[in-house]
Order: sequence, then structure tokens, then C-alpha cells
Amino acid sequence: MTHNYDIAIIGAGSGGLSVASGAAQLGLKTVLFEADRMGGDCLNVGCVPSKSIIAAGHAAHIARTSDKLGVTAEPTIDFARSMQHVHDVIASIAPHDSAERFQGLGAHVVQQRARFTGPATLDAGGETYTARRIVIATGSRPMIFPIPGLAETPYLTNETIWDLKERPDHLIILGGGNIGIELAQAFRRLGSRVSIVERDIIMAKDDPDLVSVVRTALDEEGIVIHENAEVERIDGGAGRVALTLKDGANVTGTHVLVATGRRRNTDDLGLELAGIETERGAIRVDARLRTSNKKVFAIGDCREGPQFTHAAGYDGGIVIRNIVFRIPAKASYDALPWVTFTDPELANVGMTERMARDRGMPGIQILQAAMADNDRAKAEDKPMGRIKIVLSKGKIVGCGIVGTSAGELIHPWSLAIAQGLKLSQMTGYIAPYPTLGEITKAGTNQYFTPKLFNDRVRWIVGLLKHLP
Ligand SMILES: Cc1cc2nc3c(=O)[nH]c(=O)nc-3n(C[C@H](O)[C@H](O)[C@H](O)COP(=O)(O)OP(=O)(O)OC[C@H]3O[C@@H](n4cnc5c(N)ncnc54)[C@H](O)[C@@H]3O)c2cc1C
Ligand SMILES: NC(=O)c1ccc[n+]([C@@H]2O[C@H](COP(=O)([O-])OP(=O)(O)OC[C@H]3O[C@@H](n4cnc5c(N)ncnc54)[C@H](O)[C@@H]3O)[C@@H](O)[C@H]2O)c1
Repeated sequence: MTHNYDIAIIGAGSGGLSVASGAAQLGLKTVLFEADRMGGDCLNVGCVPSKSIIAAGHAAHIARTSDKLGVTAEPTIDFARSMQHVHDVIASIAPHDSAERFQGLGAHVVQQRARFTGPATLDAGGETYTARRIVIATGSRPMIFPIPGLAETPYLTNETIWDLKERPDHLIILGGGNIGIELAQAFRRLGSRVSIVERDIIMAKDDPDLVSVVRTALDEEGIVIHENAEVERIDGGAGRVALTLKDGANVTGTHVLVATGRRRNTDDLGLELAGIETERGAIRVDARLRTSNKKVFAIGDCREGPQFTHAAGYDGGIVIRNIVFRIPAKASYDALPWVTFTDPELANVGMTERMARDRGMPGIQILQAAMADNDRAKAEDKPMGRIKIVLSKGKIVGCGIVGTSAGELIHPWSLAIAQGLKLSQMTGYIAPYPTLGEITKAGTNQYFTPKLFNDRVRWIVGLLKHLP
């Protein structure tokens, strides 16, 4: 028997759920397929567990480093309890992403792997499904490079690290991208020794000026970073691992976490039967997120483009507008923020200075202000970091912030770039004192102060003072 739907969605992660929720509530006959756990990577093995373990590490760090504020403590770390916190947070969010909730919204949830059998047909669990529109939201998984010895060595990934019951004594992290850096600091703060082995440089996608602030914090906390380090082979067994680097150096530890990038989940979908093209594993999409089969859309981690939960959710909105409202909405990631949740956090939106220069943007100007000059940061003893605003001919094209709560402080800049606000509008409000958010005004003041306090203005003021 064939089941017919208006819309079929493959994958119940951040992207698929946002489409399913919109489509079902707007009255489309909706089917949602999920092969594994509802909620996808973000809830089960990604953002939620990583931010929860970061919170545990942060608590330990505050206890250890508050002596300047007159508070001295050496934390006792119950690693199993920290991991329980991780699982409690996942469990507390899970109902929001559950099959029951989505059935309640009107979607039919099929907990089976789906594959294309033709341009508009899918097979799941031996049943055939057709839909007028299909959305692929199958996400990604850890990229495992064929490093000699790795397959024979027990290794962790972001999918398995949450099952640890005991704290690794010495965690080696392969890859210094988002996952590697965030987890390095969290585990270090919970008491593990941590070494990062990075083929290139850490946090290569971010502004090196801002990364240097994070690097200093990681160094001070005792994380050992090996950069430009090519691994020749890996050996080891339970509780013992040894990496031999191409330059002959050895890095030894008790556990290894592989965080060397992502592989898109597109290889087991029968895409060729539906006429859907990929480019190095990523589904090719146009600006409306349509694949080479125009009735099929691809969103989130599985398509070419940025891989974040908020990007997948944004894509979901674009697809709803195209499919449900028939508006030819186009995706643009120009105003997509990204945050690395280290301490200090590093947040960006728009272009970094290097991106602006590489793209040949005219009249580049950089405005900066230091967190060390912010009164709240002083009170909190959190002086590390700064704001860096990138202007092109006076227009805001990017902003990066490194410092405490940078992920919160980037919000107004995301709005500014999304809405094309002028720099003067970023000063056109009253900032409460004392807040870290005053860094926005401190940054913009770098532009306006020289324009206000100059000889010409002083001359005008000199004339005005003679008025009655
Ligand atoms: C450790 C870690 C930390 C992260 N932290 C952040 C963060 O702080 N902020 C942020 O924005 N992003 C973060 N991310 C990235 C974020 O998790 C992803 O960008 C996001 O989950 C992508 O959503 P998605 O819907 O595209 O895919 P996913 O969430 O991966 O969902 C895809 C779903 O499709 C299912 N599926 C696959 N194939 C099939 C099939 N054939 N049939 C049926 N179902 C199928 C999968 O089982 C999965 O449930 C993090 C990622 C990791 C790994
Ligand atoms: N805060 C966040 O928003 C957040 C957090 C975690 C993950 N994510 C998302 O998940 C994605 C995946 O994260 P990731 O850290 O796995 O990937 P990544 O692409 O960010 O970093 C992978 C790193 O591994 C290095 N590498 C690759 N092969 C290597 C090898 N053989 N030896 C040593 N180093 C090697 C790369 O040079 C790179 O620096 C991110 O790009 C991001 O989109 C986001």
C-alpha cells in the first residue's frame, strides 16, 4: 500500500522538526521519518550535552579562580554526577522534540530509516510513501579519517563521549575546531589533563586576533596544544593511547576523542534514484534550498553551507515559506552568527576582518574596544576580551566579540547586520549601567568620538556660546 502526503520530512533533528512543526500546524498532511533518536544531534549528542558539560566545568573553574574576590575553594568533582546533569538536561528537553508532541501537532511520525526509491517516493520499513514535496534533513556524523591504527584503537566521538562514567585521566583531542576546543576546556576544568592535536591551526574559521584571547585562556588553564601536527599513526588499548606525529613526536594519554569535522548523512539515501546531486557528500541546493530535483529540498547539516542548529532552524523557515506559502524565499547566511562556547566565548556575525579583506571590500575600517575598560567586566573580574567591528565605507559588515557572554552580546550586532542598521543607530538607545553590553557603545564611540571632539566642532561651539 502507498501512503500519500503533502510533505515528507526525512530526519527529526533541528531542521526537520522546525519544518514538521510548521507544516503540520498549518494543515498540511505531514509525515516525519526518524531513523534514530528524535531531536537529532543537537539534543542528543551535540549542543545540549556539550553546553551542559561546559556548565559543569564552569562551576568548577569559578570555585577555583575566585580568590581575587575573596572567595577561595578547591572544588570536589563528581564526574558521574556532572554526566548525570548532562543526561538530565537532555531528558528535560526531549519531550519538546518527542514523537508524541509531533503527533499531537498533527504530523505522522514514522520511526524508521527512509530512502528514495524514485523522484517522489520513499521506502521506510518496507512501506511506500509519496509526497508532493520532500525535505531532506538528515544531518551529519563525525568524520573519521583513515589514520593508521585508529580503527584498532578504542576512540571516542561526540556520539559516545556522553557515555563515559569515569573522568578520563588524560584526554587527547584530535581536531581543534568547535567541538575539540569546547570539550577540551570543559574536561580540563573537570580535572582531566587535555592535549589537542590539530593538523592546521585551532579555530581556523575565526578571527585570529580574537582567537588569541581564547588561546591565552586555554594555555593558562594548562591545555597543551599541538598545531600543524599531522598524525602518522595511533596505537593503544583500553585506558592507553599513543599518537605518533609526522615530526617524530609522541603524544600519549588515556583516551582519544576524534573531532576532525563532519560527514554529511547523504550516502544511504538513494539520492541517485531521485536525481539529487551532491558535491563532496553535501547535497547541492539553490538559494531557495531546492535540490537538483525541484520538488525536493535539503536543509541543515546535510546540505552545502554552514552547520549550526540555528542555521538548520532558519532553513526550516525558508522551506515553509517556499512549500506552504509558495513564496520564493531565498536563504542568505550573511547575518548568521556563530559562537564558540569557550570561556571567554567567541562570537561572530557577518564578515571577519580577513573575510572582508579577502573579498576586496572597499574602505575597510576596524573599531575596537577592550573588555578591560568595561566597568562590569572589572567588577566581575572578567577583563579578557574585546569587541572588533568591521566597517566597509562606514557600513557595518561584521562584528566579533571575545569575552564573557559574547554569545549574548552579539545579538544586537546580528540584528544590525540582518536589518542593515547604521552605526549611528547602534548608539541610539540608553544602555543600562553597569553591563557588559556597554561594549557595543564603547566600540561605536571609537568611530564617533573623533568626529565630535575636533577643531571644527569646537569652533561651532565657540560661536554658539555667544548666543543669548
Ligand atoms: C558536539 C556538538 C556540539 C554542537 N554545538 C552546537 C552549538 O552550540 N550551537 C549550534 O548552533 N550548533 C551546534 N552543533 C551543530 C548542531 O548540532 C547541528 O548543526 C544541528 O544538529 C543540525 O541539525 P540537522 O537537523 O541538520 O541535523 P541533525 O540534528 O543531525 O538531525 C538529523 C536527523 O536525521 C536522522 N536521519 C538521518 N538519516 C535518516 C534517514 N535516512 N531516515 C530517517 N532519519 C534519518 C538522524 O538520525 C538525525 O536524528 C553542535 C554539534 C556537535 C556535534
Ligand atoms: N558552538 C557551536 O556552534 C558548535 C559547537 C560544536 C560544533 N559545531 C558545529 O559542528 C561542526 C563540527 O565541529 P568539528 O569541531 O568536528 O569540526 P571543525 O571543522 O570545526 O573542526 C575540525 C578540526 O579538525 C582538524 N582536523 C581534521 N583532520 C585532522 C586530523 N587528521 N588530525 C588533526 N586535526 C584534524 C581540522 O583542521 C579542523 O580544525 C562545526 O563546524 C560547527 O558547524 C558548532
